[in-house]
Order: sequence, then C-alpha cells, then structure tokens
Amino acid sequence: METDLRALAKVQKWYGPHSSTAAEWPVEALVPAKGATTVSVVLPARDEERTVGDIVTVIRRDLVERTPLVDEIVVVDSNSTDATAELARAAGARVVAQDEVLSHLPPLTGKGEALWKGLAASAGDLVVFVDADLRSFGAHYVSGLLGPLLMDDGIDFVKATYERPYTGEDGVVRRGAGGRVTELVARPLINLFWPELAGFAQPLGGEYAARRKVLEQVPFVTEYGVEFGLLVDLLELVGLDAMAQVDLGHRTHTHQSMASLGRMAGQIMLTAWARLERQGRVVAPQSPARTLLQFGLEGRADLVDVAVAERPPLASLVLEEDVA
Ligand SMILES: O=c1ccn([C@@H]2O[C@H](COP(=O)(O)OP(=O)(O)O)[C@@H](O)[C@H]2O)c(=O)[nH]1
Ligand SMILES: O=C(O)[C@@H](COP(=O)(O)O)O[C@H]1O[C@H](CO)[C@@H](O)[C@H](O)[C@H]1O
Repeated sequence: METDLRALAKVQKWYGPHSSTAAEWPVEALVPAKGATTVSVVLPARDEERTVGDIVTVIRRDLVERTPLVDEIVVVDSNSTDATAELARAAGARVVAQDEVLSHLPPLTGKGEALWKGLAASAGDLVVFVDADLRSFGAHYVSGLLGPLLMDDGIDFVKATYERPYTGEDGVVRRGAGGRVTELVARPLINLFWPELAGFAQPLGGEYAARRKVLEQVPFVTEYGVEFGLLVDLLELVGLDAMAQVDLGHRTHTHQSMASLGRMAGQIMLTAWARLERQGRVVAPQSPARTLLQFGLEGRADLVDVAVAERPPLASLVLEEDVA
C-alpha cells in the first residue's frame, strides 16, 4: 500500500475530476446516453413500511414513467415482519424475499446478504443501491449516481456523498451529526489503512451504483460490513480512477440505537481486519473475537454477536436456477 503522503497526493489529484453534484447529471441528458444500457434500482428493506412505498413511487413515477431511465425496481424483503413487501409491491416494485433468491444456498443474514441477493435477482447492466429507510429521497439520488456511469466508460463505481444531519428523539436536527459509525470507525480505519479512499466522505452511505460486471467480481460481506468491504475490494479490483463520488445534497434516515451502532462498528472492524489479513498486512497468532459485551442501563449486560460472513463473487457461482 502506498505511503499515506503519496496516497493523499493521489486523493487530491483524484478528487476534482471524480467529484460532481447530482445537478450536473440532468435526466434529460442521461436518457439519450443510456441507449441499450439497462438499469436496476435495488432497495434492501427490513421493516421499512413507513418509507419504502414513497421511495418506490418516486422512482417509478419520475424515472420509469416520466423518463425511461430505470428499467426495474427490485425491493429485497429482508425478512420483514411488517407490511414492507405489500407496500413496495403496491408502489410498483418487484419484491423478492431474501431467502428465496438462490434458495439452494444456506441463507445468511443482514444487509450485505440482502444486497447480494438483490444483485442476483436483478438484471440491469447498471445497478443502483438505495436504502429503504430514507426520508430525504428524491429521483436525483438515482440519476446523480447514474450520471458518471452513463457518461464515462472509465467509471465503474459511484458513491454518494451528502450532508447527514442527525435527528434526535427530541426532534432536534443537528447538522453534520449523522453518520456516527462513519466518523468514529469507518473513516479513521480508511485513513489509517486505505488512505487512497480518504476522499470518500461517506464510505458507509447506503446509496451507490456500479456496473454489474464489476459487482459480480467482488465478495459481499454480510450484515453491516458490506459497504466497507465493497469499497476496499473495488479499490483493489478497478482502482481509484474508476471510482467516482456524487454529492446528492442531504440524507436523512431512520437512526438506529447506540447499541445497534456498536454492533455495526464491530462488524466493520472485523471486515477491515479480514482485508488487512487478506492483503498480508497483518499477521496475528489468533483471530479476533466475534462477540461484544454491551452494557445497558440498570447494570444490564448483553453479550452480542458481531461476526460477519461473506458471499463469494456472484460470477464464481454456477447458477443452478434462473434467478431473474
Ligand atoms: O438485515 C438487514 C438490515 C438492514 N437492511 C436494510 O438496509 C438499509 C440500511 O439499514 P439500516 O437503516 O438498518 O442502517 P443505518 O442506515 O441505520 O445504518 C435499510 O433499508 C434496511 O431496511 C436490510 O435489508 N436487511
Ligand atoms: O453511516 C453511519 O454511521 C451509519 C449510521 O448512521 P447514523 O449515525 O444513524 O446517521 O449508517 C450507515 O451505515 C451502514 C453500515 O455501512 C449502512 O448500511 C447504512 O446504509 C448507512 O446509513
């Protein structure tokens, strides 16, 4: 890996030509550029009945019916216990149940599993991932991410950046206070060990797009390790100059508890550790633990599991069934 100074110089050189805003990619310009290229939007959704319908409706209305930019909207029902599937279907999405995709394989869990199954169940040449808990979604999220991919054959992966406010339980919005695991865990890890990626302001953001042929060549870490794993693996596969970043403005979403984010942090640290080992940059006589002792109020203590697994690159599977 490059020294941090040389890597940061590379980031400075990379940043200008590979950073843009959603407004620079108007839908009217993208449709002619699309040609025969097909586009899938994949939304992983676990218990998102409050928001998934509105998001799917906006994509369908603005990017399928009004302008034919998107060819399919796939919602991966990630073992929801609410009306997520029904509401997503009613809004116009094709809904697939996470465990029914590639059902001959033993099911795994978490967001990374949902995304891998969504990739397998979709068909677009370009794939756009969008979280289903967004409260700030607009069609420009999708068109902004597609812009560099449709207009520049040299770009294989586009990551969103945005201002991420935090809305507390008191309803007070705190600018820039969102993305807690991003700021406290993911960006420090990236700057220490993969400084070439330091220009990605929101490495854990759930909105990104890529060419299918590239996504099928990398593993998907399960649970919440997926975004971190994809960034590091795609850097290795396609290189920084094939990766771009688009500013989508603001992103607000449903926040998880501190305990949930503690588990997420553990999963991301294990994801980073596995890559340091794989890249031969760390050798340890024993593997890290996979559990986290968490302390609640009134002296409650819970031992939680933060293990992550990994799905292999889809291209490595001999698909025994048509997953379309
Ligand atoms: O097992 C899971 C966990 C999460 N998600 C979805 O992945 C997205 C991001 O998850 P979450 O909102 O829990 O993460 P956060 O944004 O709070 O970090 C959301 O659409 C979730 O419904 C999923 O499909 N399966
Ligand atoms: O960025 C983060 O720190 C976390 C938590 O965000 P908040 O502190 O609740 O705004 O949210 C992201 O992390 C997950 C793990 O990568 C992603 O799956 C989510 O899409 C993303 O919202």
